[in-house]
Amino acid sequence: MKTIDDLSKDGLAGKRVFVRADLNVPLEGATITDDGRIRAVAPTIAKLADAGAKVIVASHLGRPAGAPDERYSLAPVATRLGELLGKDVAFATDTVGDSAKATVAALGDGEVTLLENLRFNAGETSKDEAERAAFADQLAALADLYVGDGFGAVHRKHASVYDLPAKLPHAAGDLIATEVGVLRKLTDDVRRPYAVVLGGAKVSDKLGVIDHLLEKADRILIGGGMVFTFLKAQGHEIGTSLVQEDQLPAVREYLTRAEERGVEFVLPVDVLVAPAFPDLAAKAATHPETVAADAMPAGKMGLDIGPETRKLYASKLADAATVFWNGPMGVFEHPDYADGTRAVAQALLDSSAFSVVGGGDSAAAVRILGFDENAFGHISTGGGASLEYLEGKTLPGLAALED
Ligand SMILES: Nc1ncnc2c1ncn2[C@@H]1O[C@H](COP(=O)(O)OP(=O)(O)O)[C@@H](O)[C@H]1O
Ligand SMILES: O=C(OP(=O)(O)O)[C@H](O)COP(=O)(O)O
Repeated sequence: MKTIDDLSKDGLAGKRVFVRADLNVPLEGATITDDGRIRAVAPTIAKLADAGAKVIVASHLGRPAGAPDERYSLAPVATRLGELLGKDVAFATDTVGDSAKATVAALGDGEVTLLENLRFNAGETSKDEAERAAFADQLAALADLYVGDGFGAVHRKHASVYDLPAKLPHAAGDLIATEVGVLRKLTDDVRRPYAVVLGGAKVSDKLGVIDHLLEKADRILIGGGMVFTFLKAQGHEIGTSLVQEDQLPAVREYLTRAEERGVEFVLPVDVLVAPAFPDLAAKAATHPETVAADAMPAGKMGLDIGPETRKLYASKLADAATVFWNGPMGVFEHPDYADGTRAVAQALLDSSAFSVVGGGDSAAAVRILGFDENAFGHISTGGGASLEYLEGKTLPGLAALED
C-alpha cells in the first residue's frame, strides 16, 4: 500500500485530499461518550493540513437508512475534531450537495472540513454497483487525492471505502498502517495459548468468524449478545434475549468441531437478566437477577455475564500468551451491566498476555470504565474489520488501497 509520503511526492499544498475516516463514535444525544476514534485519525488529518492540503474528512456514523436522520449527524464530531486539531473544522450539512461543494470551494490551504454522514446517501452502502459508483463519482468530484484511514470500516464494500479510491490517486493513512502492522503479528506468528473473547451486539456479522477461529485459537470465550444463540442451540431457554435464529445449525456445528479439534469453547455459566433492555439515558437502577445460564426464565432478557462467569473467564485468560477481544460482555453503557466487561478488561491487565482489544464499543468500554488504554497491547479502532483481517479475508477497503 502507498503511504501519505508516497502520495505527497509532488507536494500536497493546495491539493484537495479526501480522508475516509471512521468517526463512528458512541453518542448519548449529541454528547460524544468516547472520542477514541477521533483521536486515532486526528494525526493523519493534522499531517495533511500541515503540508498545506485542503482536507476533506468523511465518515459514517451509526446505521441510518440511506437518508438524512438528525440522530446520526456528525455535527458534534466536527466540533470535537476542531478542538483536537486546534483549528476550526468547517461542517458541511450534506455530503455531496450544495453545502459540501460550497464548503470545499471555500477551503484555504491547510484548512479542514468534515462532510455530513456518508450513510445519509443510499449510494454509500448500496449493493448495486452502479448506484455505488455514481455516488463515488460525486465524492470524487470534490477532491484531487484520496487517503483511506477508516480502519473500522475497511471490511465494508461501500462507495467511499471501496469504489472511490479507484477514481483518485490514493494512499493508506497512518492509522491503517499501524493497525495492519499490529494485526499482522496475530496472523503470522501468534504466541500460545491464544485466547479469543467474543461478545457485543453485531452477532450476525461476527458469528461466522468462529469458523476460522476454530483453526487458530486455543480457547474461545463467548459473552455479550453472542451468548444466547449458543444457549438456544444447546436447547436452553433464552427468554427475550438477542438471538440469531438462522445461525443455530452453524453454531451447533461450531460446538461439535471445537470438541473434535480440542479447542476449549467457554460459555457463561450464569447471566444477569431483567424484564427489558435498560434505559441507557436515565441509567436508573434496574435490579437485575442472576440466573444459571441453563435455567433462564422465559420473558426476561440476558444483559451481562454473571459473577461466576466473571471468575471463570478471568481464570481462562490468566495464563494466555495472546488475547484478542472484540465485543463487550454486556450492556456496559448501563452501570448494572458493566461488571462483565470490567472483569474481562481487568483479567487482560492482570495476565502477561499480549492483548488486542478491537471494536468501536469495546475500545470505548475500556476507556469509559476507567482503564488506562496504554496498559493494553493494542487498542484497535475496528471490531468487525480486525476480526475479518484475522480471518485472512480480503478486506475491500485495504484491497482498494493496493496497486
Ligand atoms: N446481552 C446483550 N444484549 C444486547 N446488547 C448487548 C449485550 N451485550 C452487549 N451488548 C451491546 O453490544 C454493543 C457493542 O457491540 P458491537 O458493536 O458488536 O461491539 P464493537 O463495536 O466493539 O465491535 C454495546 O452497545 C452493548 O450494549
Ligand atoms: O463500529 C464499527 O464497527 P465495529 O462495531 O465492528 O467496531 C464500524 O464503524 C463499522 O460500522 P458498521 O458495522 O455499521 O459498518
